[in-house]
Amino acid sequence: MTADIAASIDMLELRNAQIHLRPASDIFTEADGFSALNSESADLPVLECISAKCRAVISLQGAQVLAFCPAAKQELLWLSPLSRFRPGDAIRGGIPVCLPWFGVNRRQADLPKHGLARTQLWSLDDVQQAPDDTISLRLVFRPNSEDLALFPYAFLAELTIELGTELRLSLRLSNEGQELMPLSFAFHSYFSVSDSSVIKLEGIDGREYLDNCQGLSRFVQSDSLVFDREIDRVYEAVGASQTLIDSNRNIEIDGRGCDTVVIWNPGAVLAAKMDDVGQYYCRYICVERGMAFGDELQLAAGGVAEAKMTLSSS
Ligand SMILES: O=P(O)(O)OC[C@H]1O[C@H](O)[C@H](O)[C@@H](O)[C@@H]1O
Repeated sequence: MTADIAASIDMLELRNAQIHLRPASDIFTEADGFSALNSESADLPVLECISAKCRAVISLQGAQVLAFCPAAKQELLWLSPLSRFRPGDAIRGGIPVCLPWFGVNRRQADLPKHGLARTQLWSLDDVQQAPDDTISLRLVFRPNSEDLALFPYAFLAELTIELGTELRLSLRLSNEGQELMPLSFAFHSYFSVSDSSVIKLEGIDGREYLDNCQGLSRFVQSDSLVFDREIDRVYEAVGASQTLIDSNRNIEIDGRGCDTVVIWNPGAVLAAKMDDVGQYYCRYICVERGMAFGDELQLAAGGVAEAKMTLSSS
């Protein structure tokens, strides 16, 4: 299929599957517990994909997966009931894709947090269906002239989202300019949990981390992590996989080319000051995978960085 499919389809019929282009507020309604904020504000276009393997919702703003539920299983991702679906506002939940930098820009702190791509529209330029009925959507983003005024590096971001019984994100970032390009990024996943205070996380024990609640000082993860207050930690050069252990299921987060692990939950005190989190802070844990801090890349002219993350539950 060819470029900008989203602009030309309301509905795409595939084998045992359908993809609908819909306004976010048609899907995340007050009846489903989403706040009235949605209907007051301008809306965002989302793709709802329903197949025999899963249901997923993807926002074209930010190429952000907002929901992913494998057939006969529970939803993996958390989307805040207080989310705003206003063009240009970050959506709280799902999997924001942070690039071409993660968090606060380390060279220029007044640049937008988490990069340029999460609050802008991406183009859907390909839809494929594999023989096993897994659906792949490819979305692309290139900085516009305003972006280039902030970050003067021409690049192309291509995100392939594979929707099967697992969710796989493959990100390819190409430096299309002539200069060495500083690059950090992350898949900033928000996982739906029964209660953050009962969650265990495997795969980071014994690791060194930077504590973002203590000026990025270095510590070693000696005990199990307990989510009983604000947690904001960066583990560099970890890679491999982590497992979120909830009372009734495990979520497996596997990644390649995304070696940094960031763990974040605001806790009650900070959440109370965040108008799109509030009392719901205990319903999610962020386990983010990317290349940031000590894993930041310097991409040569014409160079390419690739990262894959696969999420599954059992
Ligand atoms: O509020 P946001 O810009 O979406 O950022 C949400 C969070 O993202 C990451 O996890 C950072 O480590 C946190 O410091 C930050 O608070």
